[in-house]
Order: sequence, then C-alpha cells, then structure tokens
Amino acid sequence: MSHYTVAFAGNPNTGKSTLFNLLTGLRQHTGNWAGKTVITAEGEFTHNQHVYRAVDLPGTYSLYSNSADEEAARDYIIFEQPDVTLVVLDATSLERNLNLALQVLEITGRAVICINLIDEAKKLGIDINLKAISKRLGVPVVAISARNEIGIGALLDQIERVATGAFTGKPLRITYSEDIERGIAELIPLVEQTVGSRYPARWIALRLLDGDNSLLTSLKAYMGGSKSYGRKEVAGHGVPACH
Ligand SMILES: Nc1nc2c(ncn2[C@@H]2O[C@H](COP(=O)(O)OP(=O)(O)OP(=O)(O)O)[C@@H](O)[C@H]2O)c(=O)[nH]1
Ligand SMILES: [Mg+2]
Repeated sequence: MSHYTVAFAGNPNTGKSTLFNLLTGLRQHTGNWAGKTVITAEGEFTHNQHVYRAVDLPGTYSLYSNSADEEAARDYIIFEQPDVTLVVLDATSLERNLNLALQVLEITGRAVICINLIDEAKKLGIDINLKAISKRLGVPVVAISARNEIGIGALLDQIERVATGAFTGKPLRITYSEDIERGIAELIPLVEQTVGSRYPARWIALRLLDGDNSLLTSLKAYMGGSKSYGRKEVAGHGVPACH
C-alpha cells in the first residue's frame, strides 16, 4: 500500500471543498502550515489500495503572490511538492480558470486537471473537448460533477496514474517574448546554482524577472531552514475549514 499526497488547487468557488469532502468523507481536520495564517484542510481517501493525503488549498486566481492565499498555495506546491496537484476548474468559465492551470503546469507536470460543474456546463450547452484540452496541456483532464458525484472514478484513476508515475506528461510550457526568454535563460543557471535542482528553476526565474519579492522571501526562509512546511496543529482543531 503506497501513500501519496494530492493538493487541491483552483479558483475560488470551483467546488474544491465539495470534492474534497466527497472523497475524504468529511474526516478532515484544520491545519496551518508554513507559518501562514491561512487555514487549510487535510483528509484522507483510498483508491485501489493506495492511500492519499488530500490537502485543500485556498482558492486563488493565480500563484503570483497577490495575497496571503496565493503565497500559501504557491509555497505549498513548490516546497511541499505534492505527488499530484489537482487543479479544479469551473466548466462554465474555463478561459478564466485555465490561467491558474497554466501557472501550475509551469511549476509541475505532476498534475491532473479536473473540470468540475460539468452539469452546469451541460445546462448552458457548453461542450468541452476533453481530449483536445488534455493533448494541449499534456496532462490528464477529467470532467466531473462533484455535487452529483459524476466522473469521480475516472478522476481517481487519473490521479493514480500521475501519483504512481504510470503517466509522465509533457506539460505545456508557455513560450514568452524573446526578451523574456533571454532573461529566463540567463537566470536559470544562477537559480539552479543557488537553490539546486529540487525547485522549478524556470518558474523561479520568471517570477524573479517579474520582481516577485515575496517568492524570494519564501525561498530564503525555506532554504535557510527558518520555515518548514510540516503542518502544525492550531487552536480550534476540529473546526472544518471547508465551506
Ligand atoms: N451545480 C454544481 N454545483 C457544484 C458542484 N460542485 C460544487 N458545487 C457548488 O459550488 C459552490 C462552491 O463549492 P465549494 O466546494 O465551496 O468551492 P471551493 O472551490 O471550495 O470554494 P473556495 O473555498 O471559496 O475556494 C457550492 O455551492 C457547491 O455546492 C457541481 O459539480 N455542480
Ligand atoms: Mg473551499
């Protein structure tokens, strides 16, 4: 029996907690990690004899350090390095939601894209070509309705493929303008020299070019050992963080 960690990322209100609760049977407790005030929820589920620790990250529109929630989600994905990052999208506003998916794929290819609220999309006559999206993004894409418990088996199968390494994707990486790509190419060796190969050098270089000081602060803290991503129990333990 293997143990894996699955982080649930996504825009606010895309049904992350609904899915999280469905899978974990509401056995989650609240936790606080990385010294943040952000409360997240953790639970557990099993599928085909594998045990998964599920981490319900705060809803965010980006991983660009615009808020404590974004920094927390970003730090979790970069420093905790979950076996699978599940990106939960709203089927009725894919264009906006895919922005976060692209950012996650710039950090890790160990991802599954979960298009939720497929029932609502159907009602609106929205037809989603899952195969085309999956081919383009280079990772598995599954359509579900968390509320109506549709597509959950297929989703768990894809999570398993990524977690066990049966699937190794080639995630879509955005190519930026020549200037930016030149800057990235110059920075990558320096980033690798400084932080090692454990962290996503291209993404870090890109954020540094964008003047993302918060990421620098987090990197310094994690690498200096003054922060760890081990979860700490907090007062109010047992109060569900999902809503
Ligand atoms: N119709 C429909 N509604 C859904 C589905 N999944 C979730 N919802 C509803 O969408 C709303 C938001 O769901 P949440 O699970 O709280 O969303 P969330 O992503 O955790 O939101 P944040 O915690 O704010 O980021 C709730 O009213 C859910 O009942 C679905 O598959 N179909
Ligand atoms: Mg939630």
